[in-house]
This record gives sequence, structure tokens and C-alpha cells, in this order.
Amino acid sequence: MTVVEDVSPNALNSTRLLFYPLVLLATGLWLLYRWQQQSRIHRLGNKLPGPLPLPVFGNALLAIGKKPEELVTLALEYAEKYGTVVRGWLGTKLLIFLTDPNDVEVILNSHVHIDKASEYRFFKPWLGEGLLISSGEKWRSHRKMIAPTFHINILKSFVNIFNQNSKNVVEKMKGEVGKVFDVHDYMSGVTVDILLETAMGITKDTQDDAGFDYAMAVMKMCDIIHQRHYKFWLRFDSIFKFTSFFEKQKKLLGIIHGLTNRVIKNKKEVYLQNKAKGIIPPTIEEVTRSSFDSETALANEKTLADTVFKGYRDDLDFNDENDVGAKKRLAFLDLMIESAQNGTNKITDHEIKEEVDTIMFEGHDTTAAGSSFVLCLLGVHQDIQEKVYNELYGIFGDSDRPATFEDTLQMKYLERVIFESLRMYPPVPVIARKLKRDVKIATNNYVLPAGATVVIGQFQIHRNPKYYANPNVFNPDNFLPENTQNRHYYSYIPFSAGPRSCVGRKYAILKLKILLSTILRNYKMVSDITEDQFVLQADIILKRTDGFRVQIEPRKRVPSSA
Ligand code: HEM
Repeated sequence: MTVVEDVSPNALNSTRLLFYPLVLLATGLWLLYRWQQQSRIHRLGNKLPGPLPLPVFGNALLAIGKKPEELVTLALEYAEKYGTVVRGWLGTKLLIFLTDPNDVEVILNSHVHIDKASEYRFFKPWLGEGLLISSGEKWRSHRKMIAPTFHINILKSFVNIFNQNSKNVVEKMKGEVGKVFDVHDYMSGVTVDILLETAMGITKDTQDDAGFDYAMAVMKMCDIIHQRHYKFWLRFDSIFKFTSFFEKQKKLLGIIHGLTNRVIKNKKEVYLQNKAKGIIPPTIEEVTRSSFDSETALANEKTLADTVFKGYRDDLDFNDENDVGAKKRLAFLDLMIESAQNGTNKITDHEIKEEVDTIMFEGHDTTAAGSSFVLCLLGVHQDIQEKVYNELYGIFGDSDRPATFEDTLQMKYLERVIFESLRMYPPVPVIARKLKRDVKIATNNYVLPAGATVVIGQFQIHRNPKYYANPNVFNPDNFLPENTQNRHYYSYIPFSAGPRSCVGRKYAILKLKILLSTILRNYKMVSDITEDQFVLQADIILKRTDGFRVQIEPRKRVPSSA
């Protein structure tokens, strides 16, 4: 029997009488707290150098009417005028731009300030809460799961795929001989194909031609997100929804998610079919074990990358040095699906999709821009290109055999060229973090208030004459061991650094070496413009507004000096 309690009207009335004042008090206290916090941010923010803000707008109007390429010039002018710490106000929002490696180290090396700035929320409809933007326990546990999938032994097993796809793109580029063309189109297509095969385990015969459409959709999405960063009215969802950008975004996400959904669906179906047949997929290590033994010694050989990045050892180094075990060493998507199915790692289908979207974006657009810059720069700097070619001729001679992992260790000059290109044209030109607590930086002992957004400008850091003698001159010798060993580690951060460094750093360098060496063994790059004519575009990923224009000439396989 249910007992219904009789609640008297008086009791109800006195509850109401208490409820409303309490809500009012709580709201008042919250507003007071917010006001105090905001005035504190204002007080500390205004102690930093920066342009004079206007009431209400702050400095937001500075970007109005500016084209993306003009924003690069504007940012550089302000850095020149105000120094390595510059503050700006977007309305009441405090942005602090840092370009001194000592200050940057305080932020990037911290395990506290690992949350991404609120500007990354514009990625949410696309990447959800994937590794790039997630925070807290979700980020920590997913990073722990994903980092081992970039173990050096897994990367070695990708060498054949890198080679095959590089050969394919060389074949495709044949049609461009004698023309001026945009090499980025080719680099985008090939990097998507490589990711589909390596990270996603989708074999060539099951791929369709969606890679190129995907790459183009990603570029256009980046443009929309970027415009939302600097056109302050687009920052409000309520306004954005009524603009043409919103409809465009919907269409682009249809293409992007269409591909990633198909990839996951195919992969899961194959996994379940195999499981029903009692086939447990072999780990990558089992598949490639025989070749590892001979390579074990080489794995320990120091590459330039080990020296350059040794100052900020991250979990990628830790995983390589302390083998995580065969079971965990699966290619990225295989591991995600296996973990979700057998419950070793808690990850839902939705979370798998977020991570697939993240890796597909981060893994392709960055390396497409990186490889395009290298090819254009070599077209401009013929003397440097000849040195690269001679190094490659020394390794491969007349043969057109594919590159091995050992070969990539011999490509020392090419590696310096890649690093120098990433220095002058870092594909990710800025990183932004939200400060969780106040933090004191090295410059003038400034205190940066909790709640502020810190923007770290790699582009500017990499061109500081204090660390690079002629910072605006393309000179691969900047990465000779004698020049790197005493340089501040945080003066070179194309892959960011610290706990949130790029998880694909080693993958990217290996892939770039194989892709670029294959192209350069087959073609000579030629540029009809000089480097100072490159028009850079401030974007999520650094690009050239004028396109990555080059010409190619087929190589005769003889040393270039002959
Ligand atoms: C030249 C190539 C690349 C460059 C310059 C680059 C650069 C970066 C940078 C600067 C970050 C930090 C971004 C931030 O904090 O806002 C980052 C993060 C990340 N990168 Fe890369 N990246 C490259 C290639 C790759 C590749 C090939 C992959 C995967 C296959 C990848 C996956 C990621 C992921 C998942 C993150 C987020 C890591 C985290 O927050 O824990 N990247 N990358």
C-alpha cells in the first residue's frame, strides 16, 4: 500500500519563501565572483604591453576587413612593436601572445596548463572531443591508449605503404611535367591515402576516390574555423547559424564524416566477420617480426630528430624505449576497435569516431603543407636541392628500388632540409591554451592571470635572431649538430612540446623522408618565383595564398654534378 503524505500549504509556502531568496543570493554571489575574477584579469592583463583597447570591443576591430594574408603581417608588426609578450582584448577576453622560449617552456612543459583555449570549440562539430581538443581524464586516458600506436616498430611496418603511395603520386605527377601547378593538391591526396592505409588499416583495393574530396573539404573547413577566430561576430553560435558559412559547414562535414564513418564501418565489419570465424587479427609486431631482428640495432641509432627534440622528451620517446608489449602494438584504428570490443580500454563507438576524425585531420593537412613547403623551397634553392639529390644518389645510385628504414637513417641532409622548412614555415603556426591558474613567466616576472588565453607563436619564435643567425634565410645547416646542441629547446617547436606535444611527430618525419625522397629522386623541382614572393596565409594550418606553385622536370639518374 502506498502512503501519500499530506503536505500542508503552509509548509509549501515557507519552502517557496526560502527558495527564491536563496537562488537570488547564489546568483548574486556568482555574479560578484565573476566580476571580481574579470576585474582581476583586467588589472593583470593591463600590466602587459599591447595596443590600446576600445571600450566594449577591446582590440577586436583590428582584424576587421583584413584578409588572412594581412593578418600575418599585422601579427608580426605587433610582435616587433611590443616584444615577446603582447596582450590583446577581444571584448572582455584576454589574449596573451608569447614568443620567448623561456616563457613558452613555462606553459608547454606544465601538466597544469594543458587545456586548449576556448577557440578550439569551433572544431567541435567536426572533431567532437577527440585528442586535439579534449581535456582532463578523457584526454589523459585516450593519449595513453593512442601514443603506443605510434611506436617505432609500428612505424617501421608502414615503410612499404609509404613507398607504394609515394610511387603512385610520382606517377600521377607525370601529367604536370612542363606546367606550373599547385603541388599541394598532390600532397593532400597522397597524405590522405597514406593515412587511410596506415592508421586506419584500409587497404588500397577497398579505398574509393574519396580521399581528394575529403582533403579539399578539410581545407575549406579550416578556413571557416579560422574566420570564426578573427571575425568576432562569427564567434557567437547564435549569429553563425544564420550565415552562409553554417550551411557550407554542414555540407563539408557531410563529406568529411561520410568518409570517416565509412572507414570505421568497414573496419568493424571485417573485425566482426573475422572474429566469428575465429580469426584473431595478428598484431603488427607478429606480422613484421622477422624484419625487426635485423633492425633492432638501428632502432637505437641516434637520428637528428633524437637530438633536436631530446630537450622535451615526451611519451613517444618513453614508449619506444620501454616497449609497451606486443598486445598494445596495433595500428591506430585496429587498436581502437579491438579495445572497444574486448573491453581492455573503455572507449565507445562515438569516441572512436572522434579520434578517427582527429587523426585524419591532424595527420594529413599538417604533412601536406609541410611537404609542399619543402618542394617549393627546393624549387627556389637549387643549390640545396642538388645537395639533397646527391645524398639520395649516394644512397640509391641508379636504382629505383623503394627506400628502407635504414635508408631513411642515412638521409641526414634531407632531414635537415625538412627541419629547416618546418622552422621557417611551421604548418601549425600557433598553439593556444587556457590558463587554469595564475602563472609567472620569465619575462619581467609578469603574472598571467587564470582564465586568460595564451597564444604561442611558433612562426615568430622560429625566426628569432637570438637563436638563428639569419632567421629569414633558408639554411638547413641551422640543424647541424654543432648548431643545435646549445640552442634553447623551446626555440624550435613545430610539433609543440611537453605533455600535449604532437602524437604523430615520428610518423610525420618518417613519412616525409620517404615521400620527399621518392619525389626528388624522380623529379627536379623548379620555381618561377623567389621565396620573398610566397604569400603566407594565417590559417589553422599555414598555407600559401598564392598556391604552392612549382614546375617539375624528370630526373636522369646520374649524380647532379655529373
Ligand atoms: C609535419 C607534420 C605535423 C606537424 C607540424 C604537427 C604539429 C602539431 C602541433 C603543433 C600540435 C599541438 C597542437 C596544439 O596544441 O594546438 C599537434 C598535435 C597533435 N598532432 Fe600533430 N603535427 C604533424 C603531424 C601529425 C600526424 C602525422 C599525426 C597523426 C597521424 C598528428 C596527430 C596529432 C594529434 C592527435 C595531436 C593532438 C595531441 C594531444 O593533444 O595530445 N600530427 N601536432
